[in-house]
Amino acid sequence: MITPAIEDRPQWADASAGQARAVTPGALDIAHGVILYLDEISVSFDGFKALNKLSLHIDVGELRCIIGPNGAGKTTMMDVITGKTRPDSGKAFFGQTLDLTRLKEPEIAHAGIGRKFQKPTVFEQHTVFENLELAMKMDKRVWRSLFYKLDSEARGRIETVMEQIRLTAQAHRLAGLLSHGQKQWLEIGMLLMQEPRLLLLDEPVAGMTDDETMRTAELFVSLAGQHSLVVVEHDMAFVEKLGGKVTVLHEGSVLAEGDLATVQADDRVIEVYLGR
Ligand SMILES: Nc1ncnc2c1ncn2[C@@H]1O[C@H](COP(=O)(O)OP(=O)(O)OP(=O)(O)O)[C@@H](O)[C@H]1O
Repeated sequence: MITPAIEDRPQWADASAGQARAVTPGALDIAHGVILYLDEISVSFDGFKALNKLSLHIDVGELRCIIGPNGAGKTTMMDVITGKTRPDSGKAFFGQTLDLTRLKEPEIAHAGIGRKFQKPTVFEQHTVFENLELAMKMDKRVWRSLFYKLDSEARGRIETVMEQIRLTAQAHRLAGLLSHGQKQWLEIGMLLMQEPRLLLLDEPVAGMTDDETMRTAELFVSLAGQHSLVVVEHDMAFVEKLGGKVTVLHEGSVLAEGDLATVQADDRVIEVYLGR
């Protein structure tokens, strides 16, 4: 088995690292309809404020796009949510009760936050089906039942995910032979095998063809509702196709929020993107 370099490992891999499990999936309190709260989060690097009292919340089942110029703090925000970066101040909660600033990265992944980095990291020497199977086996919750053979429930889950990511026809193709877009979908499928409540997707359509980009938008729209999605993206045609609420970050805080047409007509947003 080829193991991606540690730096590039997707979060589902870390979720299986065998670390202490302080969090039980399903224990998430979303009674108020909010899955993620960030409240006045600040992060400084050598005195420079990458996040400056950033506050936002994501509703259960929402599909949210985060846009903003280079250096606005988008990646840093994702890093705070996944526990990779600790804020200097502010609160970050998953549901009502899980304090993300106190949990370790594997605990956060296990609690139901999946992150997809820009570069696809799939096991190229394995088939699509095997990649999804491996992603599920990495999840210790189902390890025992999968140790000897794949039971029919697990097989059914893999088949459902293959349909969602439109790779059923490629089930027995080696992942290394897939197009860039198909590799991205496969990695999203690997995240889905872990049944995340919240998916964080960092520039998911970078390098995709126009057709792949539009299919990815359809996939995300279909995942919303059952999952909550936070998508960082620069491609405005894609953001428009997603159709959800858009948050514009600038200098580490929220500059504007609303549907794409509204934020694009906002003078402050125009100035930030075009004014310098
Ligand atoms: N580890 C770090 N050390 C020092 N500075 C950092 C670090 N991480 C981020 N920064 C700085 O913080 C600011 C915000 O960076 P961040 O990567 O979050 O922005 P971004 O909105 O994701 O930008 P991009 O669209 O270019 O990816 C930038 O000025 C960046 O140089």
